[in-house]
Amino acid sequence: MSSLPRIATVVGSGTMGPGIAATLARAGVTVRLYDISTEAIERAEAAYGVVQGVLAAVDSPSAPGGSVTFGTDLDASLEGSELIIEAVPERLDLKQKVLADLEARIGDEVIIATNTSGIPITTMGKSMTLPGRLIGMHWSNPPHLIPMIEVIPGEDTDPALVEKLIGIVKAFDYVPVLEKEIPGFVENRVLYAILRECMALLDEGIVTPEGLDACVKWGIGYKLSVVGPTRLLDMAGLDIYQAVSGYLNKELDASTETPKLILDKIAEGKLGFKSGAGMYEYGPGDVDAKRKEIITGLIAARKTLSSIPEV
Ligand SMILES: NC(=O)c1ccc[n+]([C@@H]2O[C@H](COP(=O)([O-])OP(=O)(O)OC[C@H]3O[C@@H](n4cnc5c(N)ncnc54)[C@H](O)[C@@H]3O)[C@@H](O)[C@H]2O)c1
Ligand SMILES: Cc1ncc(CO)c(C(=O)O)c1O
Repeated sequence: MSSLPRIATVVGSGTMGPGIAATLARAGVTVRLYDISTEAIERAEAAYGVVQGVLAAVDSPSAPGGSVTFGTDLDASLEGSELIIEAVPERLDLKQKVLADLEARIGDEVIIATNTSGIPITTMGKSMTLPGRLIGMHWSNPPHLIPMIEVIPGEDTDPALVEKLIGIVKAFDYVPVLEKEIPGFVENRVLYAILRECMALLDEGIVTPEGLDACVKWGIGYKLSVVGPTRLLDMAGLDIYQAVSGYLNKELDASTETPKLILDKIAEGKLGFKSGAGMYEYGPGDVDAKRKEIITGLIAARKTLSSIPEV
């Protein structure tokens, strides 16, 4: 029997919701995508069409029977649902309110998974009557293309739920990574360690943004997409790591605040693709073109990476 739920509800249809919903639907799940905002639901319906095309392009396994419906009626969206995935904005107060509200509307057997990027699950569960049913399920963006999900139990999470969620993730052909609870979880801790050093290098004028992107993409990203950091150490030699880390670790940026470079950009209204300028400037049509290039690149890279052995 499949470990997948028959019906699932995704709460929050912003950047992440449509891709999450589409991935589950393609595996055969009946998915209800809910948002508090009508505009968000309209955008999500348009995004879903694009995401379906991407899933077909990566030849993601397709099971019959799945579907996504869109709505702003919460009770209708929760009807019969066995798994709820919370994907509302990353604010503890909002998430706690949403979780308490969801719980008041569902049966005790329903699982709630949160897509938080790093808020501790135990803290989020403090607003709940049954925190044992809450578990972290951190998808990576874009969720329909990155086939890895961090699974994070909180202190109160029912241990049986951990195995159940791992089974669900495997059933739609994603790689589950079980982690102990820690702020930021593993993926974002590693990413933010990289980004902190990158921002310091830019701030100090050591390299241009174009140079930084080329260096990290080819020197680090390309290699790490084939061999993970642990095996990379075996490839490089632990003695080499000892020699380099001995003089380099103390030189690395250790600041604890958001870099001034970023704060200055934000003060100018430069937020990235969403505002038409960010680390780079974009002319008319450039953002759409870049988005397309990124998706095309991710599709090609995923196909290639899926066809080579795990090393
Ligand atoms: N964007 C990313 O790259 C990314 C990656 C991994 C995890 N996440 C996490 O996923 C979650 C969602 O992120 P996002 O980028 O999709 O956010 P988003 O802001 O794009 O979308 C959130 C959606 O939630 C809706 N919403 C707000 N209050 C709601 C409520 N009470 N009930 C239902 N819907 C409500 C909003 O209208 C919006 O459409 C966050 O916890 C975020 O940290 C984001
Ligand atoms: C910079 C950055 N911050 C947070 C997230 C979401 O967890 C991501 C992402 O791509 O998933 C990101 O790039």
